[in-house]
Amino acid sequence: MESTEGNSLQALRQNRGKVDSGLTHECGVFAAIGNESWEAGTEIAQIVLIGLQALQHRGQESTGIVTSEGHNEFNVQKGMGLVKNVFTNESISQLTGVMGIGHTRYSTSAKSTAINAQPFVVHSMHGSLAVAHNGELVNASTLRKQVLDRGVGLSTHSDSELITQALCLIPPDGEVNGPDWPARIRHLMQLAPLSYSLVVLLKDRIYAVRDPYGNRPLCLGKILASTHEMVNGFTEDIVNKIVDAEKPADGWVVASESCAFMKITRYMREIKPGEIVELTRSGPKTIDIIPTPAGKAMAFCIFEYVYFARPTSIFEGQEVYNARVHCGRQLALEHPVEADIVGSVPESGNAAAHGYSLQSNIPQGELLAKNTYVGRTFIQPSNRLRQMNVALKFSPILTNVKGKRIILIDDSIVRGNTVGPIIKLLRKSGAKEVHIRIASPPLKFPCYMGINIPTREELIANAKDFEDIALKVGADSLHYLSVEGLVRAVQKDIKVQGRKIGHCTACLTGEYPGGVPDNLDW
Ligand SMILES: O=P(O)(O)OC[C@H]1O[C@H](OP(=O)(O)OP(=O)(O)O)[C@H](O)[C@@H]1O
Ligand SMILES: NC(=O)CC[C@H](N)C(=O)O
Ligand code: SF4
Ligand SMILES: [Mg+2]
Repeated sequence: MESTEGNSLQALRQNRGKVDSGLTHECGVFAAIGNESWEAGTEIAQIVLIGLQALQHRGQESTGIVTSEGHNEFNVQKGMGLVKNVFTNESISQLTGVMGIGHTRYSTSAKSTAINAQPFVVHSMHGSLAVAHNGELVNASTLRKQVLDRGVGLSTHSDSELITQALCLIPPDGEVNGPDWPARIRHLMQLAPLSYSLVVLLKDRIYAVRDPYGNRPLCLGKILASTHEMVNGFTEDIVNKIVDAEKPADGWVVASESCAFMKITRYMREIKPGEIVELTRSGPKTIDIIPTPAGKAMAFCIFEYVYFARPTSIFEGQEVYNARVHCGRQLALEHPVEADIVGSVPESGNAAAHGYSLQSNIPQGELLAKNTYVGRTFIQPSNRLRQMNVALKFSPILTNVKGKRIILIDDSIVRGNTVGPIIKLLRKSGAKEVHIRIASPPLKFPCYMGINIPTREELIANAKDFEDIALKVGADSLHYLSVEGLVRAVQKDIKVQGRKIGHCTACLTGEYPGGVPDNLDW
């Protein structure tokens, strides 16, 4: 049991994983279910495992998989660390089943410890229930009181455990013949409209649920029919044509991002904001679509496009890379400058640099080589060590840097710990001019919806001397994309039918789509 001292949001967030630079991600959820002829074994767990590896960028603190063989007892394996370190052949062999769910975690609401690793499993009156959650409940403290008032005990401070327990509550209209899971999910969505994408495992089905604002992403795919194997030996194109035909699937998958669907699984569609999808062994079925409270606008996280998601993922009918290129083009329109070369801070600045180059007709080239084996920049006690971290992470490519007027693109500046040392590095390597262009507006406000954006004080855009930041970091000029420009670039190629488009920009504007948390003490 965790300490219950200090229940304000700040107290609860104190023990979250801390890094020196960047935005730490959110979480990744994945689910897989075999069709009626699928035989119980470890193949479902293997599919979930591959999905989680593809979602590793969304959370690296802990991971877990839960499978069901159709009985009340689930098979559970969870642990601290990366997917490749937590799961072994031995642990996967314990995960037999015909359906399962999995999670990669970056903590937002409770400590990064094994007890808070997901999926959460509880045993209810009607059998076991497991939940994997990406997001953060804005009204967690009110919901917590409501659940505790109903006589339910909670063993952690995690809002994901809270969701799991809230799903065990009998809905207000009661139940006639056993548990009415869709009614329970609707009840949860009324109690807590923001923010979550969930996969919920029961003994014989899975529910995929996206909050009414559509704040966090979620999509549906299928496990390709085994025709795939029969056509081995043909070229990939022919295989694709055959499996794409409307053949019955061998099963279905759900994931935070479509980058998790590979080779044997294929993207079908996005799960709509507010949608509840029931996946049984005969296929997926939409049970309901819950509207936002008081007809409020949709609020899909715009930072999924800017930074979080893999460039190959598909949101709202467009590839993330495409939206990033538009951001770069828009940035070139808003802040042109004469230069010899456009380059990026790898890796998530790459697509925006491509867009800037296309729009400005200034050639694009690599300015920095990234050492892929250096992970995050962990908290360092001094500036000197922080700069060493950056030097370890990036090396200048002299051919493109020496004697050149450079435009350096990055997707975002958070604490400002990356950009300053990089400029120094480029100057030392002979750059004539360094112009920084940022493909998102200044980050000014914390996020309460599943992302670890630091406190206001830590965000460099809130520094007193922010106007002089270009001088401070040693750039010849530094400009950001406007909020309007970002929204325009992201929304340019969106293709969704039958619903309004809307994005959360709260960390840029301070306009929170569902209000601020009810236990905020500042
Ligand atoms: O202002 P700061 O606090 O220093 O953080 C900003 C940097 O952090 C992120 O990159 P990250 O290192 O996470 O890696 P990526 O671009 O390769 O995804 C972001 O893309 C910026 O480059
Ligand atoms: N980043 C997330 O989506 C976190 C999910 C959940 N709030 C947790 O802390 O486990
Ligand atoms: S506040 Fe920013 S990071 Fe958080 S959901 Fe909104 S856009 Fe995304
Ligand atoms: Mg970066």
